[in-house]
Amino acid sequence: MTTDDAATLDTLRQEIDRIDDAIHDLIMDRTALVERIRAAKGEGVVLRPAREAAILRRLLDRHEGHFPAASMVRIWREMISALTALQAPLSLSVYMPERGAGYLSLARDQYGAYTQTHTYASAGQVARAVMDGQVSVGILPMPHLDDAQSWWTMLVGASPDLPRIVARLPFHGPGPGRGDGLEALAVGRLPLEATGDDVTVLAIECSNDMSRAGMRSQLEAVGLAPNHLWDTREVTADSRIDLIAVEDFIAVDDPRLQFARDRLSGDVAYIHVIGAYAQPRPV
Ligand SMILES: O=C(O)C(=O)C[C@]1(C(=O)O)C=C[C@@H](O)C=C1
Repeated sequence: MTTDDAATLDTLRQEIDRIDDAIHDLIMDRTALVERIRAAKGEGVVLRPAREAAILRRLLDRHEGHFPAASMVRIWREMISALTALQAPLSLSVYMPERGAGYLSLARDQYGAYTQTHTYASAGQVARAVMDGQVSVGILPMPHLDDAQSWWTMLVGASPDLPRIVARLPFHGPGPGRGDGLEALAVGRLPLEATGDDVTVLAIECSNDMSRAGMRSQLEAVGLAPNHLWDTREVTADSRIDLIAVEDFIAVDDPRLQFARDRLSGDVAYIHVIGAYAQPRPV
């Protein structure tokens, strides 16, 4: 390295120090703003998955250059999680069927490396910890038709106190095995909010006489076109609950739900919204 190179390196590192100071100052400024947001919310709910998704989508849209977008999202996830925990206790229950299962990494990527986590071998225990208010958010496996048990049946009901599906992970970036495609659903006792690009999850108890194709066409007719049927559970010999994802935000008082209930009244016992999440932005 020549003396000129050394001088250049020194100048460039001073420039890095200046940038680091500016970033650090801005993080401290952001923290002060979040403290004001906390005061402005009063008794309102602290954790706002819809707002978080909107922040990340806006940043992803303006992102350019060589810094990896997935790393940028990780930095913001860490910051937002720390600033959530500053406003109210934040803790997680995480599904861990065996050591090394990727759900813990998905949880930490989304809710921060230092957030308190409790792991459970069964999905039912994870959901129960949220239901009982022991933790703020539960990280659960995607429902599959061949699951022996379905954690999501615990969410079925109209009570606003029931936990709801509030996010799908990873929001952005390769998952835990960094490419094995593992995904999870986050569940919390939170009000559902629209982001403008959402999926709503419906639980529909219907007669076993109703075919899946029949259910689909009836829902399509009222503007609730299902994009996916995740899981089906028998309730009695005559009835089952279908778990259906619709690519839209459907509030609990959305008139389409009442249209669907009226139209299907002979075959359907209930239709409940059991969650809504921002469409992830895969890498
Ligand atoms: O906007 C809010 O409501 C905040 O509390 C701020 C903030 C953030 O850090 O930007 C933190 C937590 C919420 O889940 C959403 C966003």
